[in-house]
Order: sequence, then structure tokens, then C-alpha cells
Amino acid sequence: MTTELRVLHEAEWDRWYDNLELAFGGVPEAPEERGLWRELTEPGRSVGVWDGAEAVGTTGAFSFRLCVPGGELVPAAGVTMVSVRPTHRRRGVLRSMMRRQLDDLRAGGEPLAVLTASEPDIYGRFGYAVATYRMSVRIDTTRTRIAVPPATDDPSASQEVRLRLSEPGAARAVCEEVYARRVTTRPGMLARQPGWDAVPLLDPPAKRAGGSPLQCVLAEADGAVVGYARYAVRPAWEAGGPGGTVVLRDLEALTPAARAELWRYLFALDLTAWVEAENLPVDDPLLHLVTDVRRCHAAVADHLHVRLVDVGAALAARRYRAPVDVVLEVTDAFCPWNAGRWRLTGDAKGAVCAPTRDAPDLALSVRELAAAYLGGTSLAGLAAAGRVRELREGALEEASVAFGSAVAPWLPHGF
Ligand SMILES: CC(=O)SCCNC(=O)CCNC(=O)[C@H](O)C(C)(C)COP(=O)(O)OP(=O)(O)OC[C@H]1O[C@@H](n2cnc3c(N)ncnc32)[C@H](O)[C@@H]1OP(=O)(O)O
Repeated sequence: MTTELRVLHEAEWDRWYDNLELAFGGVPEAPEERGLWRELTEPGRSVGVWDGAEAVGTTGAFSFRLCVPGGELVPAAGVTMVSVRPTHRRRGVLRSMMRRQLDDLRAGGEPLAVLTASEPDIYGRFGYAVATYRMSVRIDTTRTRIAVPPATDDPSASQEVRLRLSEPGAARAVCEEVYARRVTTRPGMLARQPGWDAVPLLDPPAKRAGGSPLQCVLAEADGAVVGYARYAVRPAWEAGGPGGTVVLRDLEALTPAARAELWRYLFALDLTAWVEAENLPVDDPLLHLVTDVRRCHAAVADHLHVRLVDVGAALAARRYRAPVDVVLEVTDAFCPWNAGRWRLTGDAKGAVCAPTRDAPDLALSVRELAAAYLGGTSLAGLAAAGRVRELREGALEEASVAFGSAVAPWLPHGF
């Protein structure tokens, strides 16, 4: 097999993207979906593997800024559109693309790469690890309700929250303002890059599965929008009565009162008996708002996989929950420039991370660092699985606390 790996030319995009569709089973995307991904593709950051005129391998990268513990927004390559033609699989095409991509990211100075995996088993060999989880819920709203003890509401709860329906497109700007204020509050969230505000509104009729077009409800207090929920309703008429489902796409709120009001609204929609959401933080406040958490049928799955492209720059870019001063002995088979000893010194104000010859305190691979990077997986937990070794007594506890995050990291949308 003679193949050529090269940067994507815009004119080749259709053939390149056809390979992606084929690798995912060959079901064509709706034109509006395909059109949006075409607009968002960054050709200069995408590569194709070609066998003659045929694209047989694809991958791209989006220029994201990712919230890390401490609230900084750090450049991160959003690795995407990975595919290999069924006739060319298991011959190293993916490996060659991962090699090229990580070398390019390093050369470009991006400290992090992130992706969501079609199958979690694929990317560990390239140094990625699961750094955030998502919670899905299917809530029986006939058996549980939103009940907030008054003491848990903040002072703004005394202000009345009003709800107003809006066409999602018309509400785009105000929703984006709310989203922008939320981004730095939770590691794993992505600042919106130009054009990305269209992603949460993508609503091809072919993908509605019997549901309504996307709807949007705004929460307002003192005349300002302080929250929103975007959802569809999928009616169901059963012998025992109406049993429709509210399919929640996203919900953001600036105050606990607005959040509770939005959930109350979703739970109370007439002719529905269920609220479903696919992607909530694993510590979503919803868990503390309902009277019967078991009726939420919550399930957890991996979501954002992280790769530290440059260990020193990545570890220095985040903040630490408690003072930390540790020497890390890092292995990294796929990106050997990261291998070796690093001294990390940091606290809640900042951090430095530089190569050292000092004796190591913890030994781990770049994957464990990636898993712990956003604060959602503890180094102590990884040590219990034999994936981190403590070489100085006390270092594991010190580093585990320091790497933690007050809130669970969470990726708000796929890419
Ligand atoms: C970020 C994203 O876009 S995720 C989307 C990923 N794409 C898909 O799932 C679409 C369908 N699948 C495909 O297109 C291809 O099978 C790919 C991209 C997953 C793999 O491409 P290939 O060219 O076959 O992979 P390649 O031959 O380079 O294999 C590299 C290694 O990964 C392993 N591998 C490849 N695919 C898988 C898989 N699905 N599960 C587990 N391991 C895998 C190979 O066994 C090999 O392992 P080794 O290094 O230990 O020998």
C-alpha cells in the first residue's frame, strides 16, 4: 500500500469528509450538519491520508481554549474527525496520523490535545486518558420533583425569576452571554470560538426522532437573562395517559434560583412524564434539587480524553488547590520529549514545572497525569489501581489534594 499523508486542501474537503462518514457506517449527515462541520473545519490543521485520489484517513484539530483548574483558559487542540477507510484499517494509518498531529502540536506550542473517543480503547496508546465524565439521566418526573430547601437558595432567590419562551436562534446572543460567564467556573468547559455558537442550535429535522424542533426557555431576574434551557419534547400517547419525554440539550444558570426554576419548568411540562439529558456534570446540582435521586436513573460514562503534549507547559498552566512541590518521574513512550523528571511547584496562584535531576517523589506515565489534569480523577485513586507509584512518603497525598478541583470537570458539548 502506497499512501501519502498531507495537510488538507480546502478543495479536497468533500472527499476527505466522505471517508469520515463511511468509517462511521456510511449514514449521510443532514446537509445543515455537514455544512456546519465544513465551516468549522480548520484545513491547515487537518490531515488526510490518500491512496491515489481516494481519502483513506482523516483527522483534524480545532483551536480551542479549555478551562483548567484555577479558571485559566489554556490553548488546546480539539482532535476530531478521525477515520480510516474500512479497506485500509489496522495497517497503521491512524498511528501515522497521530504521530504527525502530535509532532505538529508540539511544534506549534499547544500544550494540550483533547478529544472525545468513539471507543475509549483507541487513544491510550497515544498518551490520552479520560479526564472528564458525563452523567446521563432519565428522570421519572411523575415520581420525583424539584424541592429546594429555602436555605440552599442564594440571596438572589428572593428576586423573582421569570421564565420566557424564545425562539432558540433569537435567544442565541443572550444564551451565549450566560455561557461565557460559566466557562471559567468549571474545568473542562470550552470558550466559544467563532462559529461555535451554532453547534448547540444544530437541529436537523432528520435527527429529531419524533421530537419537536428545539425550544428555548429563558430565566430572567431584574430584567436580565440569568439562565436558559434548550430542549425538545417527544410526545408519547400511552394507554394509561400521556407519557412524553422532555429531551434536554443544555441548561446553564448564573444563580441557584434560576437553575431550580428552569428544572422546575422542565419537570412540569404538561403531557410529559420523563426528562432526559445525555450530558450533565457528574456533580450537577440537579442531584441536590430532586426529592428522589434514584428516580433520575443516572449513568456515568467517559467523555473528554486529554493528552499532555508538553508536560512542563501543561502542568504550569493550571493552578493547584493546595501548595505542592513534587518531583514527577514521567514515562511517555509516544512523545519521548516528555519523559524524565519534572519538578512541579505550585499553589492556588500559579505554578512552575521544569526538568530536574532531583530524586523523584512519584512515578507515573503521562496518561496518569492527563487523567488527573482537570481535577476529576485523583492520583491516589490511580495509585490504588497501581498506576502511580509513591517514592517519597506523603507525596501522593500532597499531590492528590493539590491536583483536585472543587467542582467536577465537565465538557459541555461534543466535537
Ligand atoms: C476523536 C475521534 O474522532 S474518535 C473517532 C474514531 N473513528 C472511528 O471510530 C471510526 C471507525 N474506525 C476507524 O476509522 C478506524 O478503525 C480507527 C481510526 C479507529 C483505527 O484506525 P487504524 O488505521 O485501523 O488504526 P491503526 O492500524 O493505526 O492502529 C493503531 C493501534 O490502535 C489499535 N486500534 C485501532 N482501532 C482500535 C479500536 N477500535 N479499538 C481498540 N484498538 C484499536 C490497533 O490495534 C493498533 O494497536 P497497536 O498499536 O497496539 O498495534
